[in-house]
Formats: sequence, C-alpha cells, structure tokens
Amino acid sequence: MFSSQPERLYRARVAELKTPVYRSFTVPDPALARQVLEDAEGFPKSDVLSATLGPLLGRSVFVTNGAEWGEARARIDPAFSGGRVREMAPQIEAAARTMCAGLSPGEVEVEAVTARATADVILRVLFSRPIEDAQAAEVYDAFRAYQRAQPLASPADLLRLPRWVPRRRRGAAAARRLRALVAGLIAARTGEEDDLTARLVKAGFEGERLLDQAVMFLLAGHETSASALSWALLCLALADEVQERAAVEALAAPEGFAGLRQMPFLRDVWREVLRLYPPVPMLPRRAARPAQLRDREVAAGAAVILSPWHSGRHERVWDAPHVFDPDRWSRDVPSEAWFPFSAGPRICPGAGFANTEGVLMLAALLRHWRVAPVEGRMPRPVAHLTVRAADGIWLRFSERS
Ligand code: HEM
Repeated sequence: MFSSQPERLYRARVAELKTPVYRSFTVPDPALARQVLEDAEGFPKSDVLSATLGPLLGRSVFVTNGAEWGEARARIDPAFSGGRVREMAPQIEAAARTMCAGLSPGEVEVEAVTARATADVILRVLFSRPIEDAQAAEVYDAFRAYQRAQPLASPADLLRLPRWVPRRRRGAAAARRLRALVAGLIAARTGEEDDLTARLVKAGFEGERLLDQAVMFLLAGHETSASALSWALLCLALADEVQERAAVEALAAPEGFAGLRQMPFLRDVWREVLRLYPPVPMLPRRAARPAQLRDREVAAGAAVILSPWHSGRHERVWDAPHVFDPDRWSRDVPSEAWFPFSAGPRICPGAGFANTEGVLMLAALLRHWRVAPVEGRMPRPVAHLTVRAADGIWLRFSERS
C-alpha cells in the first residue's frame, strides 16, 4: 500500500518530508495522531480538500472549518442518533436483499457489487429511492463518472496540487453534472418523505446549502462503506475458518437490526477489517499556528497528515499488526490506535450507521454465499478517495447449501 511510503512509517512517530517548496509531517504514532485530531482548531482540514472536493461538496461539513463547520455539524448530528440508525436499518436490509439476489455463482468483481449496494442504501436513506428508480440510477451513473475523474491520492500527491489540474477540470465537469442530478431528485420530492433529506430540511438547510450536504452524504456515505465491505469479503475469502464461524453466527441470528447484538464475532470481523483497510487511509490537516509534534517544530501552514492506515498497523502498539485476526478484539487491544472514523470533534457522524450497515450487509451475504480467492488475482490496495484495489477484487462465489 502507498508504494511511495517507506516501511518506516509503520514504526515512526512523526515523519517529515522537506522539499524546497513545502514541508509536511505524517503522524503514524496513534497517540500523537489523536492529539492532532482532538485539536480541530489548531489543525483544521487542509485547503487541498476544499480545492479538490469543493466543486462537488460546496460548503458542506466535509470541507469547511471553524464556525461555519461547527454550526452546520451541530444541526447534522441529531440525524444519526442511536434511534435514527435503527429506523434506517430496514433500508439497509432491502438493499442487501437486492444485492444478494443479483449475484450468481462464479468469479465476481466485488468492488462493483458493493459500490452498487451501498449506493442503493444511501439513495434509500437519503431520498427514499432505490437504485432501480430511473432518476436514482442516473445519479449513481454520474457518481461513477465523477469517481473515474478522481486522481490517485498518496500523501505526496495531496501536496502537489498542480499535477492534479487536468484531472480536476474533468472532475469539475463531472461534479457539476452530479450536483444538477441531485438537485433534480430534491426538486422532485413531495414533502411527505421521512428520510435523511427530510431531517436536513427540518434542521434548517435549504437551497444550495441543502444540496451541498445531500451530495456530501451521497459521497461520504457510499464510497467508504463500499471500500470496507469489499476488503471484508477479501479477508473472509482468505480466512476460511473465520468465514465459517461468521456464517454460522449470521445464520443463527435474526435478520435486521435485532440480529446485530447476536453477532459479536461478525462485529469483531468488521472492526478488524477497518483496522487493516481503513477506507479513508489519510486525513490531511494544516497547522493553523506553530506547533510542536514531539521533537519536531511545525510551522504555521505546514501540512500534517494523519494515517489511520499506518496507525492501525503500527508496529509499536499492535501485536502481529499486519495479520487479520478478529479474535484480537476479545483480548486487550490498543483501541486508541484504531480510528478509521477519525476522532475528536470531526469524527465521522455516520460511524454508527456505517457499522450497522457493514455488519448487516456482511451477514446477508454470508447467509447465502461462500467466497473464495481467485488464483493469480490477489488485489493490490491503492489510495483513491478511499482505499481501492488497483485491478478490482475478484472472488469466487458459491451458494451456501
Ligand atoms: C465504513 C464507512 C465509513 C468510514 C470508514 C468513514 C470514515 C470517515 C472519516 C475518516 C471521516 C473524517 C475525514 C477527515 O477528517 O478528514 C469521515 C467524515 C464524515 N463521514 Fe464518514 N465514514 C464512513 C461512512 C459514513 C456514512 C455511512 C456517512 C453518512 C451517511 C458518513 C458521513 C460522514 C460525514 C458527514 C463526514 C464529515 C464530518 C465532518 O467533517 O464534520 N460516513 N468519515
């Protein structure tokens, strides 16, 4: 992963990259990374994010900072309280049924399957529309076009904006089209829906600001979950015994939200996948004022990159850091080193929902299907907006008798 990144990041506390033009710090040390994430004022989100995602996400909470972010975030959080997540579970189950029904035995590229399934979930949750709906399907296609226009994002790339420019132009056109289609979905609403957009409207968002947040939910709530589900299936395919235990548990549990509590092992599988393959592998920040990171002086304006990928595999804190071992979660784990949803004030508001979605989707798949690796097709992780496989993730599906 991240071939430009030296192996030492799995052991380093802070690594500095100095060029004549810029200085940046990557912070793999989990405790230090958390310190940075807790200090959202001292280390706001990097301007690179708003420069690249701004054409799509406008002034949504994903890209803004300071009072503007705080005010909008306070209005968004109640939409994801515990009870709300339970209400959204039937939408997850419906999308899971569609996904399972669409699969056939044989070799399957799972990134495409999970991308479609999680888009189905978020379209239902956000707009009360399944992906089969023609207007929703158009949004999904536009979304795929936008993703294809996105560059690879290694930490070095995150700092070298000019290399992105031609792609950014293509990305901007794709972003405009996607926003126009989502605006169409919003305009076609009856006002009777009880969904996430209805909650955003109740929270006071309207016009362009409503569109910003809605498009953001589409992006933040779909690609991340798709990435995690795909890597989860790979991990299960490579660990037969784990897969069988998880399947037995899923088959014994009731479908839907009620089954969650009865699947502790599958929940640990999910946690372990997020440790090894955090969908958002890097979190770019900027030092708002001079700061000290251990023995390094960080000048105001310097880039500071947190890495859930390296912290989740940090050799100073994890036993067998690169090994997929869901049982570690029933032993003593350094849980402060696990922050796939970020940490501090800007922690992912959709984390509870994403955990529910991940476990319910995996359970639905495992009840019907067994997955196995395809020889000669071991995926190689690369960083796009999220962690994807360079040439897809191919697995062999067979029906569970
Ligand atoms: C496995 C799935 C997911 C993962 C791993 C994940 C991870 C993250 C991470 C790491 C961030 C922080 C990014 C940063 O600080 O630079 C974030 C932010 C965010 N996520 Fe998620 N996310 C997931 C699913 C979701 C879902 C399902 C939703 C909503 C439906 C969602 C909504 C958001 C929003 C709105 C933000 C911006 C928060 C802010 O900046 O205040 N995410 N997510």
